[in-house]
Amino acid sequence: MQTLKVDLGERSYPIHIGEGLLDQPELLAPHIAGRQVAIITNETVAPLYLERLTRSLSAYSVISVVLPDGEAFKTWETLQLIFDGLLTARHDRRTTVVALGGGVIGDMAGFAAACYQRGVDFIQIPTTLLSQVDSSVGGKTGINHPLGKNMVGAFYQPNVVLIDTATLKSLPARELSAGLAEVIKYGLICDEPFLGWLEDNVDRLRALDQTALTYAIERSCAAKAAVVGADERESGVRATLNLGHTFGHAIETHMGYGVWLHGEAVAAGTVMALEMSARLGWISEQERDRGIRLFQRAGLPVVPPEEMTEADFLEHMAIDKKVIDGRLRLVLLRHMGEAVVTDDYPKEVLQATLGADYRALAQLKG
Ligand SMILES: NC(=O)c1ccc[n+]([C@@H]2O[C@H](COP(=O)([O-])OP(=O)(O)OC[C@H]3O[C@@H](n4cnc5c(N)ncnc54)[C@H](O)[C@@H]3O)[C@@H](O)[C@H]2O)c1
Ligand SMILES: O=C(O)C(=O)C[C@@H](O)[C@H](O)[C@H](O)COP(=O)(O)O
Ligand SMILES: [Zn+2]
Repeated sequence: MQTLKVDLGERSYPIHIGEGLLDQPELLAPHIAGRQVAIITNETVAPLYLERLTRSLSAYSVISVVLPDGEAFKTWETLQLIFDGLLTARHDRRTTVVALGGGVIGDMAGFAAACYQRGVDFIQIPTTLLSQVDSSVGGKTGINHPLGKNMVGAFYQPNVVLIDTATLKSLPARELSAGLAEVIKYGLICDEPFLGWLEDNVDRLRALDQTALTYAIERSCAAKAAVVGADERESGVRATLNLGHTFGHAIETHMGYGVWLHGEAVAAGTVMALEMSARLGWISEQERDRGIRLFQRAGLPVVPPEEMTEADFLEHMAIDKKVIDGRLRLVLLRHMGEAVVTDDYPKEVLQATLGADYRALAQLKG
């Protein structure tokens, strides 16, 4: 087992990474203050892992709340089901909310923990690659609004993140690829040598090689922990974790939540950010193509939805959380392995990026 730390002073917490950790209650016990535990999961993950986790937590009074599965359920209505479960079982302020599932469950359970009786303890047990490398770390929690992704939420850090890499064995291939989008993101924004490692190992990752997966998870979590430790509430460098997300969130919202997976939208969105960085002359066309090729090898889409017009993108992007005084800040690449957050770009370059021929770019690489 490997343990990393998210360094946030009094709210610091460990990230434990290893195979079979669901069966190691001693890793959770130091982070559970009271007698009550509420496991929040969904109808897909519950049959796979709920019984094992409940057994691990048999020293506590455990309830579980099993939610419907999917991005389309990351809503107020579903959040209410969590509060219904907690109140019906009379959980008090010393309860611990445990998220067991992917990023949708983690984001919603974390937001519920932030709100329930004005804040109770929270633990993340992520079971998708995406949630293990990204969403379980850093304390962004929340739900979607029909007009925009993650528009309602809170920063609320967990007490511990427990990553059992063996849970990835049951993950569908499409979901594994979605997680790889966020893994590739770290290479692009802050770790160019990792991009080279990913190019050498993407096939092993897709084949669920446990050694390669564990290495990618550790390196991703280390990158995320460093960024979050430096800027917990996104007043600066943390916004670089949003590479590809301004375009990607527009795709998710426009297409209907869940039609494109988050990781898929981030992949296509990051290709758009690569294209814009190339148009600005910050990276070369060869470097842009290197990124496109890696997303393709990871099994990810690199062409935005045909039906989305430039106006559609601009409409959704106008309410991105990085907009300040009506000016859209974008995360772009100054170099491969170095992201910047900027509103200093000619409008025409953004227009040209939205209108670029991504199908042609994809074919060149394909
Ligand atoms: N808070 C953050 O910092 C952050 C970061 C990245 C993404 N997110 C959010 O995370 C969400 C995406 O997360 P996701 O990709 O994990 O999607 P998800 O939570 O929808 O999970 C993907 C699918 O895999 C299933 N699943 C989960 N674990 C499984 C397992 N071990 N075996 C088989 N099936 C399993 C789920 O039930 C679901 O059907 C989005 O809502 C995104 O906005 C948040
Ligand atoms: O942790 C962060 O910060 C991120 O931006 C990570 C992203 O991968 C993630 O999708 C996050 O939920 C996006 O946040 P948002 O504030 O743009 O909704
Ligand atoms: Zn993301």
